[in-house]
Amino acid sequence: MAASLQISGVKTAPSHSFPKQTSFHCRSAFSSQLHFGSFRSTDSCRRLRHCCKSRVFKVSCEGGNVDVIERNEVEKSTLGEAKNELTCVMKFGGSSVASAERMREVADLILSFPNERPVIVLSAMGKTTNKLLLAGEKAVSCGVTKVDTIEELGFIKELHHRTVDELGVERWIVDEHLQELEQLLKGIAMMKELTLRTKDYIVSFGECMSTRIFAAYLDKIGVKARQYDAFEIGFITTDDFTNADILEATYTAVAKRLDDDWNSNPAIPVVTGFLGKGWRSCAITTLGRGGSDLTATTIGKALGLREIQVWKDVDGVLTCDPNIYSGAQPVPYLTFEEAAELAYFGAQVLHPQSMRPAREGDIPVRVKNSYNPNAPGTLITGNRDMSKAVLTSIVLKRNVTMLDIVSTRMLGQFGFLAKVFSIFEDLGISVDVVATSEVSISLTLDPSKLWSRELIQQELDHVVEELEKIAVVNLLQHRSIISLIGNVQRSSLILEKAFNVLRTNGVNVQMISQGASKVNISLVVNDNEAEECVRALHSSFFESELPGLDQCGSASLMR
Ligand SMILES: Nc1ncnc2c1ncn2[C@@H]1O[C@H](COP(=O)(O)OP(=O)(O)O)[C@@H](O)[C@H]1O
Ligand SMILES: N[C@@H](CC(=O)OP(=O)(O)O)C(=O)O
Repeated sequence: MAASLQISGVKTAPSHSFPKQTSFHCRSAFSSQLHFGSFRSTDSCRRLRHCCKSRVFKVSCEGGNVDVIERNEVEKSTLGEAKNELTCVMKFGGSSVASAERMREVADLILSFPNERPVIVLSAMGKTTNKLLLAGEKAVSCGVTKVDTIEELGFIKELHHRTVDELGVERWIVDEHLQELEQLLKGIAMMKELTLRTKDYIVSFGECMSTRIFAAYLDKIGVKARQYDAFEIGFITTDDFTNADILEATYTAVAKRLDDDWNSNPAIPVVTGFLGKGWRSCAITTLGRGGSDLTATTIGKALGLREIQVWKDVDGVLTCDPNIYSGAQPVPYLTFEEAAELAYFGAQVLHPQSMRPAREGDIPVRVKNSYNPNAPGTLITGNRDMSKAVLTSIVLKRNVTMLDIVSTRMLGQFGFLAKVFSIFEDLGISVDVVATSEVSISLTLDPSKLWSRELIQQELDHVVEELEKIAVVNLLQHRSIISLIGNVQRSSLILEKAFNVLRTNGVNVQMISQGASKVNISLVVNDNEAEECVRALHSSFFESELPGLDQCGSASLMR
């Protein structure tokens, strides 16, 4: 039987026929580089579209004949059986799977979408990750014989045993992991040290257990499921333990594994969020706190799925952190750019890197509330109507260090800026917000990202020492960045309003920066006045008569 590939092309024939099982390789017509690996005639049209989208491709048929397809987008394609392929990713965070009851509700929620064949990504149950880290820290100093008395270990054992019992699945599903965890804590107690590598190993038990329990429960209620450890199915990362980056090879490896398994024996994949495998060390790595969002978007891009859903405990991305102001409202629509900026500048709701795969694959991301599935949530896409948008969200990042660096004029302006940034590069320190004049630079650093707690002061002293070779340096700690995310095309209106509020509240802004991204204005204020500022700004932008929140997106987002 011949599988056919139909392409509504601009310059080429609309239809090509290839024998089933033929392999095709996508090559860019410009660079002849292999893009996204290859696809087979038995692959779904989804995968083909993903391979070819928005590019001009040569499609070469393995075994000789070469067809050249010049087309910016493959509009319609049919390869082999395209029915019943995986459709979307559904990621559930720790709060969504915190107990047996929550797991049951999540299973019901998944089943309430009978037309979806989702890849499920899960975080560890509730606060398990924090408890695992605490247990590791306690093990360093408690002595080998006392490991079994560590309170957090007891809590984790009890939570996971209670959950399997209440769900009616077998205890052995988690017992092996719980025993291994205790052994690991004994090893830490013996060595009296907890390296970053070991921290990643410890926290991995959380996701490894939650996914095993959930997959077993789905099986028990008659939904065929298959558990996967991300580090076993191709999530290849850098070896930056506790904050690893996903490497490009991940996409093809993960797609191949999940697609192959699905095609040979369909079962809902249940994948551990947050985890990967270091490409050199081959050890378990983690993607930074909240990294399961990134796992979800990576799978979405790898498989070219229709949609990525991240299910949280709030009604979507909100106008500000609800812990600062409980009247925060859901934001109906965001662009990838706005969401990335919001996450980068501290909104805990999304992992800072998670928008990148979604943007690259142009796959919509929905942020939904697993406690309130009927709430429309937030839809994040490449573009949205910005005509009515002024401010979208206010984000607060606390405990930031600010540096005022004034040149001693030993170097010209160009040399001065270059030298300052080379010092940060050499020290491996990332800079968040920058404002410059001809002879001075003000910038903020985010210590939590790069330094272990004990090293912060030592590292900061070192930075200042280096900078003082060329400048007068003023180190200002306990500052906060308030980021105004929105339509910076209307920056004058935003600034006028914001400064009005701040002046009325007697707040002195110490630095201001408008990002080149055009979605973010950052203001630096003292830590102790920051929360009050956010509340006042929120009230002015979102609760007054004047337009604030983009009102054009109140329609229901989900079926
Ligand atoms: N702008 C914001 N919008 C929504 N939630 C926010 C925002 N800023 C902070 N949060 C916090 O983020 C939490 C959701 O993120 P997270 O804890 O990572 O969820 P999960 O563990 O379910 O993935 C919310 O409970 C809320 O307290
Ligand atoms: N369990 C990890 C990873 C994660 O993404 O969690 P959550 O989805 O609950 O934020 C953490 O706590 O960081």
